[in-house]
Amino acid sequence: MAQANEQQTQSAMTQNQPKESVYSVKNLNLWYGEDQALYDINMDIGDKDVTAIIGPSGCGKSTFIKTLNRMVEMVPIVRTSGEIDYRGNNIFRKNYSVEDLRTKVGMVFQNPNPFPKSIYENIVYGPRIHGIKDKKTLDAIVEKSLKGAALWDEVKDRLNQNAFGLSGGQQQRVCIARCLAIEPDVILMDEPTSALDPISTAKIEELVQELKENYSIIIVTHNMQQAARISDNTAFFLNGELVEFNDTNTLFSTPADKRTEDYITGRFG
Ligand SMILES: Nc1ncnc2c1ncn2[C@@H]1O[C@H](COP(=O)(O)OP(=O)(O)OP(=O)(O)O)[C@@H](O)[C@H]1O
Repeated sequence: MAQANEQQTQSAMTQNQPKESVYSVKNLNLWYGEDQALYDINMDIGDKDVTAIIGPSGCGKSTFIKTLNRMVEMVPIVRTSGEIDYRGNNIFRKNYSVEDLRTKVGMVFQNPNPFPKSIYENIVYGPRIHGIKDKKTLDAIVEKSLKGAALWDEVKDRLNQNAFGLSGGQQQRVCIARCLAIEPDVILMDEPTSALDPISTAKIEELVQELKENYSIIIVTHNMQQAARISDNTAFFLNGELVEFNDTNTLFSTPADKRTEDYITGRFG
């Protein structure tokens, strides 16, 4: 009995503990040259959550997600202010290793973009760069990553074939497997299903649900039904501002801001 009470207390304590954040975004502003694209974004992104970013075209969704791995800085005219703490460290800090950040934070893009190489070579590309040479280790990484991306059974007998020979949905899962091969902590997905048919889309959505056991996932989507189906939390962006960020059920059932309500009910966008 005493043990049962102790377990109950333990469980209540766990439930009441605030969830750890993988990212804490503080007063983030971003400009492309003279044009401001993000305005004073503040947001804590939960560890092992699926976080959806929604909003109309041009509202800053891609810009925001690409800021989380500092990929946005590939555009030379970009300037930022504010802070993004990843696991407690400001990624804009002087001497912060962008290389390490990108090892921890993988990215999957809108259009599947495998390398023009075999399926096997696509997956081992990252691990090889990190110095792994042993064939058995690489074989194991390929199997684990393809299983993680729910693709192993479909391709295990043709690992040496060019990835371009796969369907669009399979190519996207190769890209996800390539991302898993470097054992990331976070996976950023920028409209990963917008170029895919409904069956491939459903497979990726199912996969996201499985991946969240082990990874924090931040996904940009135009598709509100998709955000509602797969995410724990949703952020609504409009004109570069974060209008509302809440758990997905609340945001879609009782939005706090009129602009969110107008968007999710299809009044604009
Ligand atoms: N490389 C760039 N140079 C200059 N301005 C840019 C660049 N990329 C994006 N922008 C501008 O930043 C703003 C936000 O664009 P962004 O692509 O982040 O929006 P989005 O919400 O992802 O749009 P979409 O849903 O259409 O992909 C837009 O005004 C866009 O024109």
